[in-house]
Amino acid sequence: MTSSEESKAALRKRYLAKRKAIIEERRIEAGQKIMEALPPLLPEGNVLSFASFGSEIDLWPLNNLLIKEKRLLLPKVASKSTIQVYRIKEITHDLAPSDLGPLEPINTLCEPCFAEEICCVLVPGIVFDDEGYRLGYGKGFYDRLLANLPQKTPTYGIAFREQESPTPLPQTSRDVAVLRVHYF
Ligand SMILES: Nc1nc2c(c(=O)[nH]1)N(C=O)[C@@H](CNc1ccc(C(=O)N[C@@H](CCC(=O)O)C(=O)O)cc1)CN2
Ligand SMILES: Nc1ncnc2c1ncn2[C@@H]1O[C@H](COP(=O)(O)OP(=O)(O)OP(=O)(O)O)[C@@H](O)[C@H]1O
Repeated sequence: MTSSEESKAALRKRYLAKRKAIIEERRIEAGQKIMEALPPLLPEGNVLSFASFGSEIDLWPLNNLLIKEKRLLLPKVASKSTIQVYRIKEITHDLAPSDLGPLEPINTLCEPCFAEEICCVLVPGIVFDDEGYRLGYGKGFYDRLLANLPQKTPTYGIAFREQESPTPLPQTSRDVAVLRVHYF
């Protein structure tokens, strides 16, 4: 491991523990704030959201709203290193649990989506810094996805305020920052 990878691993562990320790009351408060503040901030068109799992901030109420508006896209791990994006038509039918944790689109039932059709991306993470750099689960899925989007596509980290790093995160040339992070 390089020294940057080593410190990333330690930060990931620390902030994952911090995220897991967030109490139910705070989770409910953050969930309410998301539904008040986030919808007006989203551009028109398809939104690549994420299927919150485990201790992640809960995007399910927002995902349900986006599906009613026929503009919900969700990611599926397609290989060791890549994510494929699909349009979701029905939450109850189109998703199945994945080996890594989150619910994922069933690829035989959902229509794949090209990068040009994505109008906005909501990005999960374990910790974010002031420049929009992030650490996820360490597989580089989002770095690759973000690097392949048209430059103009807005990308928003969505996180609890407990996930904000007071100091810059270690970076490599492959890390791609989000445009801004919305903390709740
Ligand atoms: N909701 C959500 N969907 C997502 C991601 C994410 O971070 N969140 N991903 C972002 O890249 C991709 C999936 N990548 C993942 C990579 C590793 C693990 C992982 O290490 N899971 C642990 C359990 C972790 C926990 O319970 O908190 C495991 O398998 O042991 C999970 C997802 C695509 N979809
Ligand atoms: N565009 C890329 N091309 C090839 N390898 C990459 C690319 N982006 C990241 N990687 C590699 O993927 C691995 C994990 O990257 P990193 O630690 O930044 O993941 P992460 O952002 O925490 O995870 P994720 O994006 O899955 O939530 C690293 O070895 C990194 O070099």
